[in-house]
Amino acid sequence: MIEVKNLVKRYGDHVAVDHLSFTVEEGQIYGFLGPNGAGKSTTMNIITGYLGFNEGEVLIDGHDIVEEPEEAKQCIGYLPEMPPLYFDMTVREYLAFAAELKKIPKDQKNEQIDKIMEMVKITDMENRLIKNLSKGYRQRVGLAQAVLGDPEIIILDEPTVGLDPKQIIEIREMIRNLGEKHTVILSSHILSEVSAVCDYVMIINHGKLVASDTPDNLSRIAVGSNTLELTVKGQMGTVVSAVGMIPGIEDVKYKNSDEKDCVDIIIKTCTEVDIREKIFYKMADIQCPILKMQSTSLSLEDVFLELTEDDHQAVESEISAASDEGGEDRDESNL
Ligand SMILES: Nc1ncnc2c1ncn2[C@@H]1O[C@H](COP(=O)(O)OP(=O)(O)OP(=O)(O)O)[C@@H](O)[C@H]1O
Repeated sequence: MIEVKNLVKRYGDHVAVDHLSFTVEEGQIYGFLGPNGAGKSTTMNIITGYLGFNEGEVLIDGHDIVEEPEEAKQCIGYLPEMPPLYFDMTVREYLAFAAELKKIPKDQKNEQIDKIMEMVKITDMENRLIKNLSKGYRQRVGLAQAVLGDPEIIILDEPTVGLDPKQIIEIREMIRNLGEKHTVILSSHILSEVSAVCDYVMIINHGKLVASDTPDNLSRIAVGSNTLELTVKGQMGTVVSAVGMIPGIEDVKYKNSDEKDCVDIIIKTCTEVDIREKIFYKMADIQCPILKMQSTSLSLEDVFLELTEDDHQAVESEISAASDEGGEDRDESNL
């Protein structure tokens, strides 16, 4: 189990991790999702003991990463964004070297290496120099190094970056298999990746946690919000006061349309509320013809994009409101 409490990491004046708190429970696959520069690598480097921090606390299986680094690190296998490979070693030489660093007893070393090479399907390459391997195979060697010693927790930083689609599918399959016996945390800036592999998703932006839930619940939140896009012919003031009288609207934005004498309106409602007829009759009342009315649902992709835009605060509260409403369905055990 990993507990991160109020973690802060500054690089000079820049706050890369901003009071981040989360808990990772045993035996699940967690996705750490966020755009480039969100603070994913920094957080992973802190959890794995590679990087210090300014404030907060990190406990790995109850061991404080600062006070008891050896005990804490023993629980973790780490594949950083740039796997620490030695290009002039063969695959087996490198894994033997990694086994020594991890203090795996000599009599268990070869057996463990054989087993792990089989697991990540690199046995055929055991005598090949790492510099002569493809990127996909190098990533598997990095993965083997992380799994060596059978740590409880495996942390993978952007494990599929730079791989071709076939290699991505293979690595994802390996991660799913790892999840059967280990707690896995992987970072990614690709939404489809985390929703395909992870039991739980933590979305991070500007070093802060902006949402965390199962992919299903996040999708449900996404589906729980509807957007209506309208173009109405009429004066801004008349349209604004008429729309303001329609019940069931959660959020509304107006702007002058590119079309002459028209107003563009974006209205958000929750899914149970369908206000299209009400809008139709209200606009007819004030004699403002509707030139366009289009209904769209937010996808999980949209939720991610909105959450990771600079003005994500509004959506954040929207998400927590929606989550509270659907509280009975939520799996809180992982929060
Ligand atoms: N050594 C450093 N010195 C100064 N700033 C840094 C350093 N390392 C990271 N940063 C900054 O901290 C922020 C978080 O970076 P981090 O690498 O953790 O993000 P990330 O989410 O992993 O992104 P990426 O997917 O691009 O690696 C970024 O703004 C980055 O520029």
